[in-house]
Amino acid sequence: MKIIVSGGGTGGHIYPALALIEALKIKDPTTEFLYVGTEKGLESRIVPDNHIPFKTIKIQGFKRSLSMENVKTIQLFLKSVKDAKKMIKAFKPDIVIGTGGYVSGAVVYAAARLHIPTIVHEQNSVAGITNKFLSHFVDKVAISFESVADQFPKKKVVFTGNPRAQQVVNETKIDALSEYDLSDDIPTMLVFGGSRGAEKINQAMVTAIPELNKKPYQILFVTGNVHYDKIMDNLNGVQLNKNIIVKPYLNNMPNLLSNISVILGRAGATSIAEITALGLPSILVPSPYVTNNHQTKNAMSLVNNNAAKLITEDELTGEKLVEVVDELMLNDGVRKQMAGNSRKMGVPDAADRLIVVMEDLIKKRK
Ligand SMILES: CC(=O)N[C@H]1[C@@H](OP(=O)(O)OP(=O)(O)OC[C@H]2O[C@@H](n3ccc(=O)[nH]c3=O)[C@H](O)[C@@H]2O)O[C@H](CO)[C@@H](O)[C@@H]1O
Repeated sequence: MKIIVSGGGTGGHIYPALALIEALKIKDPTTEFLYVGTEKGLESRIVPDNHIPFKTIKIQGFKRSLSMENVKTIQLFLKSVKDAKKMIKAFKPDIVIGTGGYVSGAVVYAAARLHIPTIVHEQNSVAGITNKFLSHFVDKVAISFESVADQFPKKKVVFTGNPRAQQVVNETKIDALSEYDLSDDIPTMLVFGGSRGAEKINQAMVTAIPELNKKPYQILFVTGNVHYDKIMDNLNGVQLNKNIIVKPYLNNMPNLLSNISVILGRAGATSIAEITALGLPSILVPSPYVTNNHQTKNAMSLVNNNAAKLITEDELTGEKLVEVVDELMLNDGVRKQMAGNSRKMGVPDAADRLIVVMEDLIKKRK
């Protein structure tokens, strides 16, 4: 089988695509892949690092107001569809899958025009702009939250969950904490603000660290690559006890997550899929800067099931952070109950479900 996958911009669109590729490789090691992304997106680093053939096209997002930039965007879109068609004709895929982000708009649209079977995968509880556009042209729309179903053409929707969920669950458990000089017999909290880091969470952590230094639990604090130097400057002179480790980015998230007791972070859809697949309790600070406030909706699905605590960005201070973190980290019973609720919401076989949809589609076309 030959498959083109396209998705990019942020980790939330890239890691589900990589997880699907991994599951397909396990099923049939002869499967051939081409990943199409952009030079600027995180995918241009992450995909080649995972040894997957990678090609780029140029594309940019629409501005919300009418502007000359949008004229340029349309020109770029038409050009990128043309480039994508060339790549598709040369590679001859059996199917093309988009996992969101502008780049997948051009690639999946081009494939649909060439009558190749197409699927988009929607990770969020609110339809992304690209997937909404593509849903009119593709064969199937795979979703990860039931609540998003009515935002797409009804007949095309199929619930699969997010393939990254299956990847983190199937990862062999190793003691990934020792790599960070952390012990594996003390509860550990992982703090990260999505794939790019979150300034507000980072600031609250910096304020909270003198207090967190004294706690009987440990913390792996991931700032995001672009924020790391600034945070280390801000921490200049603040003593870090050995229970707190600060890192810019983690490349081994699937290994690490099964060693974690609580996650504090944003409410990006792929993070939520990981959290629920592993049955982890979480403290979520949704980003208010995303389309239609979709991270709050993502987060509320967990909060309403007592699987997560919510802190809004407005409420987030160092003091508030310590208060909520203590509630979970100092209380085994609360963690256990939330963990059970979280696990009930997970879809640990999401990649297999998506593969079935792909295989059916290919069979029907043949
Ligand atoms: C600001 C923005 O537009 N955010 C969107 C973006 O978030 P973002 O890209 O932050 O996506 P998610 O939180 O969904 O996923 C982050 C992914 O990065 C991984 N990771 C993170 C940090 C790290 O050091 N190492 C690492 O591997 C996580 O394990 C996870 O797999 O895509 C998501 C999925 O469409 C959306 O729900 C978010 O609203």
